[in-house]
Amino acid sequence: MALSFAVGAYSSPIMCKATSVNNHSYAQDLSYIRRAAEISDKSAGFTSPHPNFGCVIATRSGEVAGEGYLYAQGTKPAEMLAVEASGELCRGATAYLNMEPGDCHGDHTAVSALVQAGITRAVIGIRHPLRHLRGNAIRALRSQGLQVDVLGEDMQSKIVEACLLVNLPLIYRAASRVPFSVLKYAMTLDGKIAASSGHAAWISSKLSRDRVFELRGRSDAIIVGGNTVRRDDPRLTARHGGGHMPIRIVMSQTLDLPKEANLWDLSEVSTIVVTQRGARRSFQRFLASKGVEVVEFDILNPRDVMEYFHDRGYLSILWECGGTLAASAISSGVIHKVFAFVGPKIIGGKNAPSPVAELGMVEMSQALDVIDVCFEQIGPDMLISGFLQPIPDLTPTIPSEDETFAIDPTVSPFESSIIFFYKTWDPYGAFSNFSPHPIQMPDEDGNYATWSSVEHYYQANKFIGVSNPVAQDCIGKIKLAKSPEEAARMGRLIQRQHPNLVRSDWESVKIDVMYRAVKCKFSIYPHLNSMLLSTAGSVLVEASPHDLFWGGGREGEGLNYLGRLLMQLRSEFLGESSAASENNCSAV
Ligand SMILES: NC(=O)C1=CN([C@@H]2O[C@H](COP(=O)(O)OP(=O)(O)OC[C@H]3O[C@@H](n4cnc5c(N)ncnc54)[C@H](OP(=O)(O)O)[C@@H]3O)[C@@H](O)[C@H]2O)C=CC1
Ligand SMILES: Nc1c(N[C@@H]2O[C@H](COP(=O)(O)O)[C@@H](O)[C@H]2O)[nH]c(=O)[nH]c1=O
Repeated sequence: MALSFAVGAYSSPIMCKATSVNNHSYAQDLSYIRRAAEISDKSAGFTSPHPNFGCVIATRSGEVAGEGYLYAQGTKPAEMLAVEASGELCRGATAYLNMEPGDCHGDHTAVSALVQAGITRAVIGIRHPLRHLRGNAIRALRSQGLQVDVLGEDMQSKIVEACLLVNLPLIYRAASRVPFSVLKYAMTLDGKIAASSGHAAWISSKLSRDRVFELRGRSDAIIVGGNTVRRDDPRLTARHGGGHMPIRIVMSQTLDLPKEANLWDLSEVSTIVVTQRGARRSFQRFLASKGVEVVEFDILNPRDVMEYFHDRGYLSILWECGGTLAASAISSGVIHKVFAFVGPKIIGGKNAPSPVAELGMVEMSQALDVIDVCFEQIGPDMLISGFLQPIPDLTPTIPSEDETFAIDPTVSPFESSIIFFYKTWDPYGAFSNFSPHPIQMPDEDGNYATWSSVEHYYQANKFIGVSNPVAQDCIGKIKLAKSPEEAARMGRLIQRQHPNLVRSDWESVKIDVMYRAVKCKFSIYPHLNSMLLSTAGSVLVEASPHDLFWGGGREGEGLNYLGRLLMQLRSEFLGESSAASENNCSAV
């Protein structure tokens, strides 16, 4: 498949080709699907781990009535925003969606928005790549009488490619069960990523480095090896203004890392250090005192690390390491794409490092082919990009997690009587506090207020009742956070940086705060209530590998308080417990 589209995160803007059209409406379909793909890309990075969704509504006469795109996980679906923007013009109109909506909570929010607005036709770029979601929304729309045309089923068009490109991380991730991984490096014309001394600042131009900030902003995390930390003391932030800020990950076996490093400054974003089990415990304690999370692996290798971050819900990772770790990552088969910035400089030096160290190959016939190569000039530099692995074929359908476990039980550490939930797009993702279900909760004076999600309410509660006006300000800001992630980030950051703003009884009341919020959510949404009751007999575990209080941890070491609360509620709803406490909420 030739990848030469101007749309999407991972394409090159100089190779765009015109699409041939047969008649007006066909041309219109293509052009609006392309537009839906384009706008879906606007929030790249922010939607993760959800895919990018865009929706364009066009009237019968072919005018654009309104548009919308998913801003972040847990915010209003693109379809709902487009319907709101179009108003009455929705009646009899066509909705263009780059991808079939996920509708992962069984509440069909996107579908019902289109149906209720009076849309009569939906054109969809590609069906959802995940089997547990695939076809659901299309069936639901058709059952409501809409005509649904799926371009991805009907033709092999460039526009379908545009829809694929914009959600490449999801597609690769679903097929390979590791996050979509991009190796990026800057090298001189003679193939060096640093001088023999190790000095590397800078090979590529400022324009190219600005482009790197954009690439960072599209990624969930940036990863480097220990040596790059020692040598470069990088910041690894996305400094292009207002974009998504990826987590920083350091892979170090020895933990022989400096005590002073930009990556231990967490004021902008957090850092995770992955290491070998038992490595330098004293340094691990030092990192923990700085707030840096340390994760130990029995044997530190790129595949295990990527599988781990897959399980944590990461969609895409940018590798900005040197050649040593890059070679190890390529050998492990976890790198999907390469971005090589070539600066018109020659540095020489027989010991100067190159982008990829030893791969053990001895003949050119063994060389890895980079496919679907794009060339783009950026200022004085050339950016060459291409894929090390082809785009996964969506047919046959990428199996769901359950099916994968059934095919190969060794990939699942889970038992069948346990239901794990974590990310909102999982089959039981509605159990997550990030699920987009607003709740109404009473304040200290008994007045009800709407909170966009359980997470918003929970995070804001950390600061309730504190007399300091700054705490009141924090509550207001968290309430207005655009997504549950943002609310969580704000709440955790303020708690870490300003512990004096946290209510003194927080540790003793937080379970009750969560209980009331979750109880409200499962009381007012009947389909969530049914989903919870349908799990009777199963243990519920929040599969968060890092939250050892609310989640179950990586190896079951977590306390799983969220899972416990849900099981308690389930039992109360089933009438098995006489200890049901008062329902302190009202319908939204
Ligand atoms: N121009 C460019 O784009 C870039 C240039 N550079 C330059 O490259 C040089 C550093 O290159 P390099 O030494 O290759 O640095 P890397 O970033 O590849 O770091 C290598 C280190 O990664 C850690 N590591 C952990 N697990 C593995 C594994 N399974 N396989 C391999 N490494 C692992 C080890 O850290 P530990 O020793 O702590 O255990 C190892 O020493 C510097 O001069 C830097 O300036 C770096 C990045 C990009
Ligand atoms: N030298 C070099 C790069 N090096 C990469 O950038 C990191 C520094 O990032 P930061 O501290 O955020 O500016 C560094 O550790 C290495 O991973 N990148 C490039 O685009 N061009 C360059 O010429």
